[in-house]
Amino acid sequence: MAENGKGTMASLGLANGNGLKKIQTHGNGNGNGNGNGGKKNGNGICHDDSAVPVKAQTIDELHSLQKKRSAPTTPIKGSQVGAMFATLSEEERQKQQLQSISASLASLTRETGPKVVKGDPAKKAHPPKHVHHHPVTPTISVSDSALKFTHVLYNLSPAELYEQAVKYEKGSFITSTGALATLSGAKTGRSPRDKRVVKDDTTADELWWGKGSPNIEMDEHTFMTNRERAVDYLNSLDKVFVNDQFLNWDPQNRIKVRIVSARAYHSLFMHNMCIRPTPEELENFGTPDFTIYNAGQFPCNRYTHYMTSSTSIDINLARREMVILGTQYAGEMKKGLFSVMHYLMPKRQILSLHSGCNMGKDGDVALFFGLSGTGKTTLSTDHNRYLIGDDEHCWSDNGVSNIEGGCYAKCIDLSREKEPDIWNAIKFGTVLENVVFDEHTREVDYSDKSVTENTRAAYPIEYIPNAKLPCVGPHPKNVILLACDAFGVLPPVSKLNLAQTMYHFISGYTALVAGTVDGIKEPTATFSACFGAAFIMMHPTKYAAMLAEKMQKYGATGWLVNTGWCGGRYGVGSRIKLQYTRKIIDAIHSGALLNAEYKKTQVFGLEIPTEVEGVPSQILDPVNTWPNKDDYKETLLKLARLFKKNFEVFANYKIGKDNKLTEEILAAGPVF
Ligand SMILES: Nc1ncnc2c1ncn2[C@@H]1O[C@H](COP(=O)(O)OP(=O)(O)OP(=O)(O)O)[C@@H](O)[C@H]1O
Ligand SMILES: O=C([O-])CC(=O)C(=O)O
Ligand SMILES: [Ca+2]
Ligand SMILES: [Mn+2]
Repeated sequence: MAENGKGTMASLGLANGNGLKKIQTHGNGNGNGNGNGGKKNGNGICHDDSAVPVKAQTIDELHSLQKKRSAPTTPIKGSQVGAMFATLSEEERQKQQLQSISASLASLTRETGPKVVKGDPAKKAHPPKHVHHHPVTPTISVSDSALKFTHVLYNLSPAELYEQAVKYEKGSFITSTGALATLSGAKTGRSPRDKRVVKDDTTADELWWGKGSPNIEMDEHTFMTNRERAVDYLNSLDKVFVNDQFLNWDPQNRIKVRIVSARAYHSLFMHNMCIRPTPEELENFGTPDFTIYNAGQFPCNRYTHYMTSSTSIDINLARREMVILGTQYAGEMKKGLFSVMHYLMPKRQILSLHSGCNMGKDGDVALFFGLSGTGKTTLSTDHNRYLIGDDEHCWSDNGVSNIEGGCYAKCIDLSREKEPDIWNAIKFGTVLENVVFDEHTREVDYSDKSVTENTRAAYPIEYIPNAKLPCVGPHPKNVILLACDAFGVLPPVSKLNLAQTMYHFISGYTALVAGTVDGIKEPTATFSACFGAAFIMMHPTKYAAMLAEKMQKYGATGWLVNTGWCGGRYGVGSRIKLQYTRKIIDAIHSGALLNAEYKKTQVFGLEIPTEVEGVPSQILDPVNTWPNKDDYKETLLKLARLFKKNFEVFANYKIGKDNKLTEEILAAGPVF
């Protein structure tokens, strides 16, 4: 690739190393951009451009010369699918597409759906070419909403979405590196307490309900009430954005998703985060498998049954629909779809994982589990390895596949030096959420938390130079569990046996400290089963059993890596240097740690190496770094008690069919 790139540069006369174009002294006038704006002929004499007049009589004609028609509206030629659809005219295809979108947007209770028409309502010069009336004939009385048009902006390109955002959405700006800075509104993170799942005869049995479960029930009727509310809101707008895209790079298990939203920000976010269809795939998209209605800023009605706030994120698995009311935080769409995958995939014996994933030059794959902020994105984005994905994966009999087409990196305190690949991915096309920038230079200040600490960048995975495309890989060799332990008692790295891996996977521990200005706060432990309890749909032991089976079958090794505090607890020590964590991860990948010398820790019984290349040995056992050993022991026991207490609810469950493993897992926790 690189060779080709150079060849092309040379043939274009771009050969000088700094990428600047050489001034041509010969040739017949391919002289655009040669500095003086003029054009040289063979004699090197400059002529004025006006010698070749533009073929336009009016400004409008001139503008029309600027643009040519492109995919996805171009008819397919040559391909097999093309042959099948060859009888369909372009017009017919457009009509079918609109029919499908109109059906998505139809009210299910009123007399008729909206008239949908393609294109930007701002361009009113010509009457709409394709108008689609919803097929139901009005019977009783026609409401005003049925008389208006809803313009559909269908799978717009990033450039088109930038224009929409900058023109119509407050808080949208282009940053100095070309990213689109946006505001997500009042919500700058997900609202897990406002998530609802429809409980019907099927899901009542299949899903995990009750204490500890993320699934808070709602009934079908309430879902329909909220759906109607979202659809009515969307139809009341001049225009809506529609994205038709895919999830899961495994071609056999690809899911078609449609996202209907009110903001260009949402459309660009999903463009980046889901898998982008080729023009051919889009032509033949057909009916989506799952649809999101994102009404964003429009709230739910708090008088509606089951609603406890004006925000509601509702999933209906039977209808294959999700409704979002009262939050504009785009991560709800990403993680809502992830929840859906946590239902659909295990039904096909495929394990869905809240993990990052990368692959070495020799094809060795590593998974990185961990709760938010523990380092999945940071550590899977590794310049020496191929990135398969940073957050959501599937593990099937064929190996691993990324669910998404993009990455969602935390940006707080982002530095070019420590995370160069993420830094460089923040360019044209990337959505930057809730960052603060200089009003004149538009340079982003990544240390500024004025809007939120959860600042984020969403970019297509190919913005990372060594992304593995397609995003699939063989069976994992290493399973790395990340915990950010603000108590500072877990070792920076330990090797786990299978039972310990399962124990820590089911526990899903991390401890973070809420940002505070006034002094030191106690860290709070978070336990989130499967390192993502907010997104799983079935009981944690179901996923755990699948993970154990796969790790056993393919001989993967488990590791626990503490990316949190070192040298004492929060307020005394500091977060372990990213540089050291990277060295630890390198030693796991290379196999060096597998054969290192180990000793066992007290209480948690973790195997810790005595040496890791590039890491000061004394930090490998946290007891060394605490000046007061009693303090250390006390804190260690405190954490151990929290683990024990959290695990109580799982003590009565069997992991898969293996009684022996279940017992081993129960015994793999802290002993004190
Ligand atoms: N030793 C370390 N290891 C990993 N990350 C570190 C370390 N020290 C500091 N960090 C910072 O911690 C953050 C880790 O966030 P990251 O985006 O990787 O989380 P994540 O696990 O992907 O979470 P989410 O699921 O919310 O996307 C980054 O901002 C990174 O710079
Ligand atoms: O979903 C989000 O907002 C961010 C994320 O990746 C997580 O919390 O795991
Ligand atoms: Ca991440
Ligand atoms: Mn995540």
